[in-house]
Amino acid sequence: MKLRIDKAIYGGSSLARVGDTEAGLAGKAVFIPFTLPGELVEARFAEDKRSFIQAEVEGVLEPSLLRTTAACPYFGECGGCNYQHAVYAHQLEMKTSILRETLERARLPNIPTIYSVSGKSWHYRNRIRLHLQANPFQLCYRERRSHQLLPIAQCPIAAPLLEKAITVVTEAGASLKLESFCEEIEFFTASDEYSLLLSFYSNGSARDLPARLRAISEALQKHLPQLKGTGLFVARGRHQPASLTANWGERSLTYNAADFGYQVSLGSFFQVNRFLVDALTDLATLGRKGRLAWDLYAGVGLFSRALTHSFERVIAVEASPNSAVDLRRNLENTSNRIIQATTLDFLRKQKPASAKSSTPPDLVVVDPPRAGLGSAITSLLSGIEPTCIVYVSCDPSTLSRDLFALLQSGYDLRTITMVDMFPQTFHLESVSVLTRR
Ligand SMILES: C[S@@+](CC[C@H](N)C(=O)[O-])C[C@H]1O[C@@H](n2cnc3c(N)ncnc32)[C@H](O)[C@@H]1O
Repeated sequence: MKLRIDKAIYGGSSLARVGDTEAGLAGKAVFIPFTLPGELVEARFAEDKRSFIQAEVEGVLEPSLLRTTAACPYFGECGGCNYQHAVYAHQLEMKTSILRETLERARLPNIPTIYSVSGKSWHYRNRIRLHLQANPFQLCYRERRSHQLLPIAQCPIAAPLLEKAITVVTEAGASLKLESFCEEIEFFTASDEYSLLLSFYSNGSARDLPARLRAISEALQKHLPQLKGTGLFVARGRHQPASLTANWGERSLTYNAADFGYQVSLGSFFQVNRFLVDALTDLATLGRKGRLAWDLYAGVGLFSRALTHSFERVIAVEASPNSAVDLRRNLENTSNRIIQATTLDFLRKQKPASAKSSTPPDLVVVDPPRAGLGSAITSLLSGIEPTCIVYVSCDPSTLSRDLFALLQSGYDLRTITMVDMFPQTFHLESVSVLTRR
């Protein structure tokens, strides 16, 4: 069926509408990946869902001028990238318009102009996680919309050192019997590519794991001198989180960003785009000053550390024990407080602005996982009445929901910036600044 593409939508697909000639389906929404706004395409319906049809493109009859050739041989099959067929400037336009529409759909009033910040669009990832497959031994991502494994020999959105590590591990994997040791490997490099950490994820069924970890690590280091440390994470039960059970070499690396050398350990969170860490930190922290700042999903302290320069006191809250260890080290020698707790537990213990002895913070930075803040946190936060809230988000839907709640309870949305932390993919990061009315 021929379809004219209307616009890009969140998730990597574009939206079209079934034409009048299709009885019973006319006007129904069609989601089609690997197409661009304005294009005329020949499409095949893959699945008729209740509110939309999922389709696959069979041919592009009238290509967009903004279409380009994908750089990666796995593009289309691999579940990782969605936008390699669009020139990079168009990727940015699509993402900012998706963000704007998501905010409009949530009925947010007075949405400011959305600007975008971007860096290099290839070789930006400092962290990748791959599955293992035996006979022949290969490293794999997952196929698009499937649990099937897709063997890969390169990943052009990964830092060159990580691509080198893919080659080394692929060549050595069979002789090291890696597939009997673990199911997945995560590679993490510092931005300068001088050091590399590997995390092996296992279900714990193999024997002599610490001894094998050492032998494997030493063998790999011969071909990868940047390898500074490895860790073995074992999940004891199906739904248990994997925990670090053995390590070799160094447990952490020093990540230079935002004028500081951050300690980032095996298992700790760090922003994945090595070209945009400074810009993201500046957007969240630069030009803000005062007496007290809270950083409520602090990770290893990327924003907290920067805030210590312009606030008398910073309180950093982080739930993960791994990241909290690094957070303590990265805020050492400062008069600030680190709290290992969930944001909700922390906020429940704070006094609302209406309490006599309350001292509301001048700034609260929130950078939650995809699920966002949710109503309990937005309501506690509004009751505390910080002067300014900076919301760093990796999901436009949960962001819109939370911003709506905050705007309803006395805040104005001053600026919103799309930061393209994930070029070639549909993922989009944003930084919103709210001030109290
Ligand atoms: C998107 S990361 C941001 C980290 C940090 N702001 C940065 O830029 O590096 C979210 C962080 O929140 C932590 N986290 C997840 N759920 C949490 C919760 N309920 N309360 C506090 N921290 C949480 C995660 O461990 C992770 O370090």
